[in-house]
Amino acid sequence: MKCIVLAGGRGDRLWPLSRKNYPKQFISLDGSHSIFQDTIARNMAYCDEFVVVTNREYQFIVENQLKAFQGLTWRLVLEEEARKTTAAILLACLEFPLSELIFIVPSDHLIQGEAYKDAINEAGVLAREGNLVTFGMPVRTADTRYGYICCDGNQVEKFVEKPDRQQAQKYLQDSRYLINSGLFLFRNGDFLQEVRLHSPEIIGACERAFEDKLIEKGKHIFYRREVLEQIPAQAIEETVFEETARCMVVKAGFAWQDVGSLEDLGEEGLISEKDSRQAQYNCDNTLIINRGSRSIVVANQLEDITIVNTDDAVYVGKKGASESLKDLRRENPALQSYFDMGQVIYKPWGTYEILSAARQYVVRKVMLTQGRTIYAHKHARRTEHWIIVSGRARIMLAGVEKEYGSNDSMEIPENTVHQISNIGDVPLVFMEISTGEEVMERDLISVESRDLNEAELGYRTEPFVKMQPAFKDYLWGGTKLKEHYGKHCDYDSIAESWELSAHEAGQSIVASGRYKGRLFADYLSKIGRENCGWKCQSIERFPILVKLIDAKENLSVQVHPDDDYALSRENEYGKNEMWYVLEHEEGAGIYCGFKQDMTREQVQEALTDGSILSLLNWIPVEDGKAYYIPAGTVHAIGKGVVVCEIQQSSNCTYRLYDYDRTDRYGNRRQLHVEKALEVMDYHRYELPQFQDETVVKDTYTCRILSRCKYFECASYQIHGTAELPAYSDSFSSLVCVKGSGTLYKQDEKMQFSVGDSFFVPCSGEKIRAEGDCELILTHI
Ligand SMILES: O=P(O)(O)OC[C@H]1O[C@@H](O)[C@@H](O)[C@@H](O)[C@@H]1O
Repeated sequence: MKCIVLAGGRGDRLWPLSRKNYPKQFISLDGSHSIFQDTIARNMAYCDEFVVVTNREYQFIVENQLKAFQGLTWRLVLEEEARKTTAAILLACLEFPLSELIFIVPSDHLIQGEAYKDAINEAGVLAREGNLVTFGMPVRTADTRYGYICCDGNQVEKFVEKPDRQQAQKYLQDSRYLINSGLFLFRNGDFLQEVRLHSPEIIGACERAFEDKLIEKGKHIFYRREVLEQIPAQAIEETVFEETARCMVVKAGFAWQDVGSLEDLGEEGLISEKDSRQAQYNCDNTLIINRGSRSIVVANQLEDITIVNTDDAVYVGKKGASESLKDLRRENPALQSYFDMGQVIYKPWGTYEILSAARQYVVRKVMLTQGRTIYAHKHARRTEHWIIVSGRARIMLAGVEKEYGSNDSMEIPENTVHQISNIGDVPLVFMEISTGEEVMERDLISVESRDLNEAELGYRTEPFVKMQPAFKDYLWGGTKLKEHYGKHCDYDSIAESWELSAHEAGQSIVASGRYKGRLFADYLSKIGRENCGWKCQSIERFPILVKLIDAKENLSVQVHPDDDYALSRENEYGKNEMWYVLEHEEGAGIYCGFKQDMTREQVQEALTDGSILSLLNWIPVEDGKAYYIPAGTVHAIGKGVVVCEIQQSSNCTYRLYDYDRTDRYGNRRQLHVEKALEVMDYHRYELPQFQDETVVKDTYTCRILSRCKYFECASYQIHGTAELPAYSDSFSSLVCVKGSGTLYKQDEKMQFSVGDSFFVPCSGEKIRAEGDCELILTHI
C-alpha cells in the first residue's frame, strides 16, 4: 500500500509555535519529534512507500524531518502554490498503477490506540472490494470545525459540510453522524474512475498538469504555479466523496484529534510542559507553553488565559480567542515577518538560528545535516569564527582541506574561500560569530562547487546492491511473475516488473545495504557518477531499463521512436529493446516488422479495417532465445510469452492498435497513431540473425545475447562457480532468471533465487557467482 501524506497546510493558527515558514505539522508537541514524523512512523507498518505532498517552501523541512527514518522509501510532490486537497491527492495518485491500494493521510492529526490497526485492516478489505473508504470519528462535542458523514453501518449516506452550531448539536445527538477525519483508503483505479465519472473536467486538468510536471533530483515531482492554476482548487470531498455511491465508512475506535487551535493543545495534556520554566500563582484555567530558551514565564492570578512564549514572540490571549489571530495579523501588516518566520531558517543543507545580531556582529547556531555541504563561498566584508560543538566536519579553507571535530575552532578571514561538509553520522553543529564593519546577509560570493561523493565522505561503495522492482498492472499482464519469479505484490496480475529502473515512470528501489529503501535515482546520486563508469555519461538520465514481462494477452501493436525523435519531441531516450524469452506457452510468438515493404496509406488502411496483425511477421518464440527490436520496428509481444527485456531507459511507446479492448473500468487505452506513422520503418523486415558467441567452461556457459550501441547482454548458465567479468567503464545489472545461488565480491555475500536483481557499480574486481542458475548480465 502506498501512503500519500498531505503536508502542505499553512496551519499558522498555532502561532507563535507555528509560523508561515514552519506550519503546525512540523512542530513538536513533546520536544522529541514532530506531528508529521509521528504520521510517518504510525503508517510505516502498513505502507511500503510514502509520497509527501507539500509546498515548495517546506521542502527542506520535510527532507530534514524524513532523515529520522532509516530505510524509508519516499519522494515529494512539491507544489509552488497550494490548490487544496483535490490537486494534491490526484497528482500523487497519478504516479501509481490502477491496482495500487492508496492511503491518504493528513500530516497534522494526532492519532493513538491499537484500534488504528483494526480500522486499517477493515478499510483494506472494503477497498479491495472496490469501495472508497473514509474513516469516521465518533462525535464527542458539537464541533463546527469539521465536516460530517451521515451513515448507516458501513454505508455512507451523505457527506455534510462544516455545520453551524445548531446543526452540530443535532449531529451530536444523532448516532448516524460521524466526523469526517480526512483519512481515505481506496484502490487507485476505483478512485480515479469515480473522479472521472463525477468531476471529469478536474481529472482532465490534473492529467494535463501531470504531463507538465518536472522531476528534480531524480525523485521529487515539482508542479509550477502556472500549471497548478489550471486545476480548480477544490476539496476532495466535493470532487468525489460527496458524489460517489461507492463510499463506505469505517468507524474509528482510535483516539483522533486535529490540532486546530492553541486551546486544543491544553486539552488532554497534548503538549508536554514537564521541563518548561514556568510558574502559576492562583491561576484558573490558564495554559502556559514556554518554548523560550532563555526566559521563564510567570502567571499571577489569571483566569481563562493562554500564554505561549518563544524566543522571538509572546502570545497572551483569552481562552477560546485564538481564532481571532487571523484578523489580528491582517490588521498589523508591519508585524508580518514575526507571524511568518521564526528564528530558525531552513536551508537545503540544514538550519541556522540567529542568536544575536547587531551592526558589527551576528551570532548563529548552524546545523549541517549528515552528508551535506555548504558550498564554497567567501565574504567581502566579514570575518567568521567557527567553533564546532558536535559532529565531524571537513573544511576547505583557502584551498586547504582538513578534518575537524568538537571543540575545534578556526577563523575565516575576509575574502577567503571556504566550504564545510558534514562527514559524520550525526548532525554537525557549530557556532558562528561573524564580525566586521557592517555584517550583512547579502555579503556572500559563491564559488562553483558540488556535494561530496561517497568516497570523499569516507564511505566505501558497496560492491553490489539488491533491487526491488516497480510493478505495472497493464491490462494484458498475468500471474507468472508472482508464481514463477517470486514477485510479491498486492496486484491481481502483474504485466511488468521494472527490475532496474531510474525512470520517473517507475523507479526500482534499493533493497539491501546502506541505502536500502532509496529510489534508484536517489541512490545513484549518492554513489556518484564515478561508480557508474565513464561510459554512463549522465546518471540523471540513466541509460538502461531492465524488466520482466508476462504477456498473458497480446500486447498492443506498437512502435518506439529512436533517440533523435524522442529526445527532441518527448524529452526521452528512444527505445531499442531486446527480449530474452524465459518461457512460453505452446504456439506463442511475437509480431515483428512488416512482411513486405509498405506505404503509410496501406498501414493506415490496415488500422481502419483491423488487419494490421496480418501485415506483420509472426515469429514463434523459443525459450532461451534473444530477439532484438530496433526503434522504428512495428511489433507486439504475443500472448503466452514471458521475457526479460533490456531496453534503453524510456517509456516512449506509440500504440497503433489495441484490439478495441477496454480495461476493467471500461476505458480504452490511448493510441498514438499519428506519431507511430511518423516514426515507423515501412520496409520489409527480416529478423537479424545474431550469431551467439558462446564460451563453454567446466562450470558455466556464457552466451552473448545481444550487442548494440546501447548495451551488451549475456546469459551465464552456472553449475558450480563462475567469475563474472568486471567492467571498470560501466556499471552492470544482474538478473537471475533460473535457479538460485550466491554472489560474492570483496567481503559481501548475498544469496539469490529466480527473479532477483542486482545493481553492480563499476569496478575492476570480479564477482563470483556460485550455484545452479542462469544470470543475465548487462552493461553498457
Ligand atoms: O502499450 P502496451 O501494450 O502496454 O505495451 C507496452 C510494452 O511493450 C513492450 O513491447 C515493451 O516495449 C515494453 O517495454 C512496454 O512497456
